[in-house]
Amino acid sequence: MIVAVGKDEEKIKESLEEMKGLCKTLGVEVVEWLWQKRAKPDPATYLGKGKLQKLKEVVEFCEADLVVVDDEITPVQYKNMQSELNVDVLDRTQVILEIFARHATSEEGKLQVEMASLLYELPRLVGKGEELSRLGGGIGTRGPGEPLLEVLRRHIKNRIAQLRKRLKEIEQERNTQRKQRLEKKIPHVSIVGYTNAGKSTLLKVLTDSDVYVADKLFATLEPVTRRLKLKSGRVILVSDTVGFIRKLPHTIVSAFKATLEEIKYSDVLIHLVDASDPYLEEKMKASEKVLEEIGADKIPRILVFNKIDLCPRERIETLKWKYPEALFISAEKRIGLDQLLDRLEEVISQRDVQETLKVPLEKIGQIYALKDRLEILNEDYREGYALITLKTDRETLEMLKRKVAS
Ligand SMILES: Nc1nc2c(ncn2[C@@H]2O[C@H](COP(=O)(O)OP(=O)(O)OP(=O)(O)O)[C@@H](O)[C@H]2O)c(=O)[nH]1
Ligand SMILES: [Mg+2]
Repeated sequence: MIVAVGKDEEKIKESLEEMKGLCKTLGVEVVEWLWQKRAKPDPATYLGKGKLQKLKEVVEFCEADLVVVDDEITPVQYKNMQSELNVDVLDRTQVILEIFARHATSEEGKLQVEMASLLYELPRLVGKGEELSRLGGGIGTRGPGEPLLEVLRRHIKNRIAQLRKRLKEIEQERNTQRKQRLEKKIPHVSIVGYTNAGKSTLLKVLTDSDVYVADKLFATLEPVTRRLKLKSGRVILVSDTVGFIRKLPHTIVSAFKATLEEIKYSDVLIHLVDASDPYLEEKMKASEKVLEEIGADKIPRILVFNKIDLCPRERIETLKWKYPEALFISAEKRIGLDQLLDRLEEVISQRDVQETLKVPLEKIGQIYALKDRLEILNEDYREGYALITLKTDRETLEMLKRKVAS
């Protein structure tokens, strides 16, 4: 059973569709769903009283054993719904957290998920404290339940502090790696976009490597980076990223900050969009918003529509008309990858400068040692020296000039 409340019917339906996908990812079978058109959820029961009764009937009729709310609900709403319906209740944040928990494999991923869960739990302990107090039959200002709540709260806070410290250490390790990468000046491209757009598939086919792909939401929690050699011989790094989603719970954004922020250090972004998705515009906006939030909205971006093998021709024509700068590919069927590689090369080389260097023959090796980072356009050998025309980024050029200067 899924329930939702909102003003705009279209939006609710769209979001419900997505929640069905999230439930499927968790292996939960959705038997029925229901929504209520109202300006705001009821503060006590989320749905209005009448609708909640209706929900109860449907739950009983369908013998549902779980109700999923497509929103983050308050502890009070949670408690009231649960006791009224007599079945388990999960909200949107918990569903996403559960998916994250199942998909995390690395130490960092697991710690981030634990952190997000604790951040979610902490403000919700209050409601539980009241329960504990009442159970203890406490009267006055300090019920017998209260100290227990304090113990629990302190415990959670300590654990959060521990997690924060360890995550900071991991981040520092990553900073060192990133610094090395920046020093080596290897261009870094990140594939970003809504969950299930095909980001991992694209990384896999571009780099001919083994990357986890699945028809699930949030299949990727730990970004993978692979080397890719472009046609000119230049080597770049390509990263897969955690998928974006609407209403990404705040606790998750904060716990996954480090992972998301990696995107900020890319030279180019590939914004991948599932062209066959009826709600792609909403999802593009949601991705846009996350990019802004993490400060990655100024990075040069290539808009790429994926899964064109699933689209009728008219749909692609409409998209082409609407987004004339976009590229159209099918990662799975390997359609359009050449154009994407060309565009990547183009965007990366836009940062490049072209120059002809006079290089003494005994120093030619210096140039070839760096061939991963530059493109040689022309070589003209003369007596004792060569005129080499090359294209590379400014820093590499400066370094080369120093090296070959006699
Ligand atoms: N038909 C078709 N399916 C595709 C294409 N590209 C990817 N898929 C499928 O789409 C699903 C999601 O692909 P992933 O590569 O895991 O997507 P993702 O963007 O990495 O997803 P998350 O990691 O969950 O954010 C898989 O079932 C893929 O096989 C394509 O070009 N055509
Ligand atoms: Mg993925």
